[in-house]
Amino acid sequence: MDSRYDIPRRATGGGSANSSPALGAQSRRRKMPPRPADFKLQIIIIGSRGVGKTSIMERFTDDTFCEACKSTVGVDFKIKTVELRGKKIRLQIWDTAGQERFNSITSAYYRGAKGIVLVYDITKQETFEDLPKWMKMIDKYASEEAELLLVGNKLDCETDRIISKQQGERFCSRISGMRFCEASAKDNFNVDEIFLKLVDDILSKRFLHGGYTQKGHDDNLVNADEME
Ligand SMILES: Nc1nc2c(ncn2[C@@H]2O[C@H](COP(=O)(O)OP(=O)(O)OP(=O)(O)O)[C@@H](O)[C@H]2O)c(=O)[nH]1
Repeated sequence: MDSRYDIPRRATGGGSANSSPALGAQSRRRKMPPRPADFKLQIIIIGSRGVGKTSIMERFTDDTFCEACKSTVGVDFKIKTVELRGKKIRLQIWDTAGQERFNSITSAYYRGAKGIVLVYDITKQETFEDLPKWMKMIDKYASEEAELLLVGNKLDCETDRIISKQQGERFCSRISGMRFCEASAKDNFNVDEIFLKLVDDILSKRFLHGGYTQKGHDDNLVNADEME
């Protein structure tokens, strides 16, 4: 592997419609506000232009795919709540512009992220060659605690593949704590897994380091104030 890739990484009830007398109570229950989230987490998606960052986010949050979406300007975000380990987690997902001219804007969003999804396009050599540049951005701007996931997107374009799965795995193995997967936003392959795995890793780390289990209360990973 090219020495450019030797990038140092710091340590790393609903009721049925019957005439039961309980129906009134059920409909009253339905009007109750939803249980608030136990945790709030920020995840950022980075990577070169056109690799599919917006598509991955939108597939996950809205289950949609756009064949010709506009390039992101600066940053955008979407919210999705997931349940994991019996906890409700409100994810704020930041989608960043891949164009270098927005780096000064996007870099401000790295610090608060507990999870970082770094994406390349398996059909575009240059997006893979750009990875060390993105790792430098992570090292410079992100928290040392952030969980990292490398994603080779556009797996549906197997016939146009330029970057092998082994190349992705090899790059990833050089970075402490980083995980790897291939996905397709278009075919909805491995997209939920990207986010659920990342959140699970973030929560595991929290448990391991004596997060709320030892304290015995729900200690938000991110303050509500930081979310809006
Ligand atoms: N075949 C295929 N095309 C995809 C996939 N994901 C995204 N695309 C296409 O790739 C193009 C770029 O997708 P975007 O999601 O806008 O990429 P981006 O990384 O957000 O781009 P920037 O905002 O410019 O940084 C669009 O035409 C998408 O339809 C995928 O999994 N498979």
